[in-house]
Amino acid sequence: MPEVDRVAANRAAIAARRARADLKQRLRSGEVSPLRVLEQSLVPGTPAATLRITDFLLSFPAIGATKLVRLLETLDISDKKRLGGLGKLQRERLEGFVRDRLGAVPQGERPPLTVLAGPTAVGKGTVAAYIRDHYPEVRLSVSATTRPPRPGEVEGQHYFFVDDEGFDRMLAADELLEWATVHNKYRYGTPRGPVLAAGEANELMLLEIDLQGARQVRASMPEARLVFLAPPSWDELVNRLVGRGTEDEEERTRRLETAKVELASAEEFDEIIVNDEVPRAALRLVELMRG
Ligand SMILES: Nc1nc2c(ncn2[C@@H]2O[C@H](COP(=O)(O)OP(=O)(O)O)[C@@H](O)[C@H]2O)c(=O)[nH]1
Ligand SMILES: Nc1ncnc2c1ncn2[C@@H]1O[C@H](COP(=O)(O)OP(=O)(O)O)[C@@H](O)[C@H]1O
Repeated sequence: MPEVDRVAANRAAIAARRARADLKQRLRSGEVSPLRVLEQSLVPGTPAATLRITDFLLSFPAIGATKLVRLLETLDISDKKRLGGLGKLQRERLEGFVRDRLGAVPQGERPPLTVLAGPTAVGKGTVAAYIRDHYPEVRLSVSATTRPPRPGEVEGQHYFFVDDEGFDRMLAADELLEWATVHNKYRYGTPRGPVLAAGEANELMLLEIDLQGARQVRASMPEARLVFLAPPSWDELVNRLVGRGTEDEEERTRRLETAKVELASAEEFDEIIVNDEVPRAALRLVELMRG
């Protein structure tokens, strides 16, 4: 290729990349609707047509790397595809997915975030995990913690694992919406950015945090909905704590003392859900969130 043409081609490629980056940004900020982008992508050569399916899907606040893989499998679309290169059926499935998501989250009707709290071992983690696996429209906040990872826990999926200095830095930079020392041991906090982003995009956002954190959220975001997860009975709560087998006798006694105080705080919450069966409790919570 003559030098002049090569320079022109380079320039065009750079301009196209810029246009795509700009489109991604506008998608993420909600400035342009994903449906509009899909429509534009029918026109060959447009930034929308050359946008990667992965970038398109990742622009939805509730979709991260893990969900992306599952979603592409469901839609039967290769991660190499660009929007302009989708087959007819792929495009239909993708459009259906986008419409479902937009339909599931009508603008401005619900509180921007829901906090799930409750006593130790009531099943907060279990219900939150069930929601993560079964209700992809709900985005779960990933907390930062100074607790070391347990086997099988994934950085950025279960928690952001940081040391004490890292946590101090986040506090100094005002990056946490709330934080608390839980069970007198480790510090846990909710990164502010994703909560705000979800609010702006009107995504359903769930925070599974302790009671101290729930109170801080109430103070700083009075419009948040606070849900208390309650055990069917005191004996069942003790059974769950013992059955989980993650604490020794002394720690269990200490946690149960705290649990008594926490149960008494249920009335501070907007809603109480009894965690009798996990799928039922999860469904009730999601229905509340959907409004
Ligand atoms: N305040 C606050 N509490 C959190 C946060 N993330 C988790 N927690 C609470 O920390 C506690 C301990 O969680 P975890 O270390 O996963 O242990 P486990 O729940 O005892 O299995 C639970 O009560 C969580 O609700 C957070 O970002 N802020
Ligand atoms: N609805 C339920 N019925 C029976 N067992 C449950 C239920 N929900 C949770 N569990 C069990 O109770 C224990 C504590 O649950 P977990 O989610 O760790 O509690 P939390 O996060 O509130 O401390 C776990 O062993 C879990 O499998």
